Amino acid sequence: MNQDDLKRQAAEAALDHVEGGVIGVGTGSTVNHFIDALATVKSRIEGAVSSSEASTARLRQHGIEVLDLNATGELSLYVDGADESNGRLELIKGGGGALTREKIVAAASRQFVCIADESKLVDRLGAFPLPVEVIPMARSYVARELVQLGGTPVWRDGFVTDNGNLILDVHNLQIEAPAELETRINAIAGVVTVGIFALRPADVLILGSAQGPRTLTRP
Ligand SMILES: O=C(CO)[C@H](O)[C@H](O)COP(=O)(O)O
Repeated sequence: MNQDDLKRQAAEAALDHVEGGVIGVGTGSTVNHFIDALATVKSRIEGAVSSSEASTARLRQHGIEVLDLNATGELSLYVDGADESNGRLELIKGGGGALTREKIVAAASRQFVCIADESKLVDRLGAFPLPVEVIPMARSYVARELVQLGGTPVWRDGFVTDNGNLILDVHNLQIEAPAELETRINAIAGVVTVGIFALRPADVLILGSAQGPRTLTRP
């Protein structure tokens, strides 16, 4: 099985958590498999809240109604991928640049089910460069502040988020205390969102593996 097969396996296993109502849907190649699987049970749900323009387009292609989060209230379920997860289900997200809307939909959901291939499970977060969404005029200032924190920020040149902002990918961070670093980076003026999901971690992590899907729950 290749990595994409493992992503599809995790995505299909997440269907067990779909009980109806409006589902929050994340972004990325693993979530694309989830959207395709969700289409097979679409009569079970009332629609979806999407975390990106790309997921919105895919949901609509499948005839799944996309709703405004302002109109839905709390969601029972959010399904999304991750770039890294530790054993506490604290995540790094934002490889696809959709971290801000993803964090909003995760925060507005009772249960967050994260889907990934098993390579995403790590002992310590930070080998994957940490995405930070920034207001364009603050890019250089925020980069200098991130250097003060010990990181090496690299501007994702040419990429603009769905919100019209920029991404700095921060290399060389040893993330010992994810929630503290999330709070600290969020406090830098000009930062819209940092891709650490520790204050609101996942509740369930489904990992695709050669032995079949493996489910971890938050300790
Ligand atoms: O956070 C994300 C997008 O902003 C994705 O969930 C993350 O990058 C994982 O992507 P993939 O499923 O393609 O490996």
